[in-house]
Amino acid sequence: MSFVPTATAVLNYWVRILAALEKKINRQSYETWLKPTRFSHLEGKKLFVRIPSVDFQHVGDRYADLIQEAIDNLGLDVDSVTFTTPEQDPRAPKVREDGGFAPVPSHSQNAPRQSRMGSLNTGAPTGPAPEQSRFDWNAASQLNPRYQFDAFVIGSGNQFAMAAAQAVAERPSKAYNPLFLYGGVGMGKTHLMHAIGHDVKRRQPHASICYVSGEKFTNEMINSVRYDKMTSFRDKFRNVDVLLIDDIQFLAGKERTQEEFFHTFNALHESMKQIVIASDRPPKELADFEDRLRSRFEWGLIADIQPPDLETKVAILQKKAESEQTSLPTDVALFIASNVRTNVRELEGALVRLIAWCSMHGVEITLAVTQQCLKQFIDTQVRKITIETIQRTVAEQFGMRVAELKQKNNSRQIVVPRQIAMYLAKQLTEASLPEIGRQFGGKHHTTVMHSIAKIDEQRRTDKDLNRTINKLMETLS
Ligand SMILES: Nc1ncnc2c1ncn2[C@@H]1O[C@H](COP(=O)(O)OP(=O)(O)OP(=O)(O)O)[C@@H](O)[C@H]1O
Repeated sequence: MSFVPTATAVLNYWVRILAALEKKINRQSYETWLKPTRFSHLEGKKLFVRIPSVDFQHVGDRYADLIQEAIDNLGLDVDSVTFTTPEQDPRAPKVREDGGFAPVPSHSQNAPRQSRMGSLNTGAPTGPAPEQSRFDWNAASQLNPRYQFDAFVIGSGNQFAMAAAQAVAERPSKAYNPLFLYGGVGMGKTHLMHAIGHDVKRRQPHASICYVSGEKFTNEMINSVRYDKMTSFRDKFRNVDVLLIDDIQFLAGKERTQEEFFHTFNALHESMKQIVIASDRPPKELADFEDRLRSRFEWGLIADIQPPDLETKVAILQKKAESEQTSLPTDVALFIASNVRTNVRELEGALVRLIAWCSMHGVEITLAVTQQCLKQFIDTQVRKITIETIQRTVAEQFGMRVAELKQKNNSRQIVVPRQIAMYLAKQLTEASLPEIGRQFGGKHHTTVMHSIAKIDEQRRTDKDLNRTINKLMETLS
């Protein structure tokens, strides 16, 4: 008797392929191009995948080899993958208005596009070539349709950044220029930038929006120098209405790129075009950056994003579940939110895993199921954190050796990192005060207690210290 996969198993074909792709391609590309895709249906061995709009049709070609590799590795009985918009695919569920997929643009092409997957595909792709190449900067298609303002959950850590982003979207170049957003990994900087782009585009459909990462900007520049295309490179970046540049820290130490960006910045600023910059740290901490650039970053408004508190994490989970049309019991949301520390991306990862797992096993989402399904995920987080890891991470952050944290040296440069490391050991491990003392060169437990209390108090008033600790916690978790 031949094996007939169930609907759930089939649905998970694409989920499993995506999981494999996520490990292979950079996060930004994954989030932008692959995460918004969904399983549509299977016709024999033909897998149909739903994409939000025609702008995503190049996905099949761009990642053909990796998709093929994943299918082979997973042993799936699939010989082609076709990407379809809801409009092209009458079998796909309807577009929702509350997120999920963006409405299909009116210039939509009619035929679905088949991935050029290795030798498995016989004919040519069934759809026309995509209109946009991946180097088409001046296109709203660079924006992830899911990253909208109304999908962003506001909490105390991000309300300022959100308000600033909305003000900029309402009055580009007039509210704050540039807007400089900074915060730790997965805190929503990219989400807010894309939301600005969508909002400006909605208000001014003819506005040209350019979203680019610091890395892409650099690579484009290098290629343009190499192929003598600097004029078109400059035209591209200096003639937009809104420039959204992500991960600017990538330009650190790259003099030529910084110089080019300096001129781009000036050209845009002088012609009253909006610039939004995102970074993992504030301008003054951007090491290996020219002063003239750093100071320009401070011309407009600087807004930081702090990690979400428990309530915000629960709200984010519930909003995400809603957009997946899944109902998430509160005790489950609380369990996930309290076990995944700060990074919203990981929070989402846990939820996606839970939903996929429940659908695969055909069970309802309950607390017991969640504990079972996420056990390994959460254990790995906990297991990773030891006092040695904390010492290594703190020493690295402060540019010192681990041995120095354990020495009997009471100079300020050593005492503060040591107190921070002790504080983190208390927060992130199960170790007792005497145990922590032992691992820091035999300190008395009252010294440990005093250090922890001190940092606990200082971090409430000292914003920089608080940020350093959050950053360390993110790195560790
Ligand atoms: N407040 C929020 N509400 C809803 N979703 C959020 C929120 N904050 C972050 N997210 C989601 O978390 C994920 C990671 O966010 P994003 O990519 O914007 O982070 P980032 O700050 O740019 O991270 P990185 O520094 O790694 O580039 C995205 O899917 C985003 O939609």
